[in-house]
Amino acid sequence: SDESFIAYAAAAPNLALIKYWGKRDSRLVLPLNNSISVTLDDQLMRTVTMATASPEFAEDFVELNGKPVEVTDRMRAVLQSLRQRCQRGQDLASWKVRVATRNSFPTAAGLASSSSGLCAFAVAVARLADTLRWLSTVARLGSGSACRSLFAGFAEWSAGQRPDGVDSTASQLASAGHWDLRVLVCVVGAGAKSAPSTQAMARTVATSSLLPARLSCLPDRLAAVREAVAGRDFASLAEMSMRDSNCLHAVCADTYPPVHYLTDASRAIIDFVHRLNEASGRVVLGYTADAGPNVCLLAQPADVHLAAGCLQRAFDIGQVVGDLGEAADNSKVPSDWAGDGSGGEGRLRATGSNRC
Ligand SMILES: Nc1ncnc2c1ncn2[C@@H]1O[C@H](COP(=O)(O)OP(=O)(O)OP(=O)(O)O)[C@@H](O)[C@H]1O
Ligand SMILES: C[C@@](O)(CCOP(=O)(O)OP(=O)(O)O)CC(=O)O
Repeated sequence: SDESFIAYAAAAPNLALIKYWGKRDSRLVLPLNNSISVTLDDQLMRTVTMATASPEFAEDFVELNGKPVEVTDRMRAVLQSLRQRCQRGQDLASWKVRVATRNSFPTAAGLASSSSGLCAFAVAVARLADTLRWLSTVARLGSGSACRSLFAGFAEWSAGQRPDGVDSTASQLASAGHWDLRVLVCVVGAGAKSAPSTQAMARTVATSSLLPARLSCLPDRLAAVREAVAGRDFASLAEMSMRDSNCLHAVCADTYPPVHYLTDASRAIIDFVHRLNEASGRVVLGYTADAGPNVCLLAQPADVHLAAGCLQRAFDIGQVVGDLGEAADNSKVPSDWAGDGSGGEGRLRATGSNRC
């Protein structure tokens, strides 16, 4: 009708290189530590969201990939926050909202659909409300990691110190064009994860005695990643990402009862990366794994072909999907580098190369 408003937004998922794990305030979604991520190329992985407000709607409604889904408490928190800030007048603030959203990649499969999904949700509704201020706050209410997807390229989300969270915002460290990096997504399992990150990280905060050790070493690691990004130092970025991923899964194991995200297949990929790097005499790949079994590999463009070929050989993968770039020189990798061939017997279902 003449009286409805429509707004659109798009966002891409982000991959945390230094992970957010643990909140200092659950209601406001304020983290215990800064985190740094790289946002994937939105031409390849993207959420597109349309939000409509109308006085004719009886209730808020969300459709994800063509099917109605529950309007979660987090989505309600985003809607409420934006209704309070609405710049288009009280009428619109009281109207119900319909959201139709679609992901161009598997949803809830450990590929960070919540980061792009809740980011696009927040931005679309913020556009409806004509208020683009405090977007970090609004996106973070949807899902903490979503606020980093507000930016292309590298982003850092500051933990902040204030109880009201106004200093807990995301900002861009470097644009997407600053550094051409690739991500190979090793899809180990696309099923539901063993423990949702929100609950699992709360349990870590409540029970892990290793978490304080993680938090105390993060300032140095964050500084190293900022420096690696600024100087395009791949070896350093990859090493910090691998260390931080290992550290995240160590505090998960120290959580009581423990949280297990990695499977034997995930660990086989991690070991593969170390073997490949050692055999190559340089850091060809880095890895990072979030709250699920999938492992994302970081590579420089010239190494993607080499890495994909080695992955195929080690894990007996039929097909590697995606843009692999030019064939690279494999001659520098000894032919027996894959060692015992303990590859994972085809449990790796697919990999794709993705520009950041
Ligand atoms: N486009 C979207 N719009 C709104 N919500 C979405 C969208 N895509 C995903 N979500 C929400 O995110 C949930 C998936 O998040 P979940 O953490 O379980 O999976 P994920 O994709 O593996 O993300 P992550 O890797 O960040 O943990 C979905 O069940 C849905 O509630
Ligand atoms: C392991 C992580 O992916 C955890 C992401 O946690 P979420 O952002 O999904 O958690 P909530 O704020 O409770 O919604 C690391 C990261 O993305 O930094």
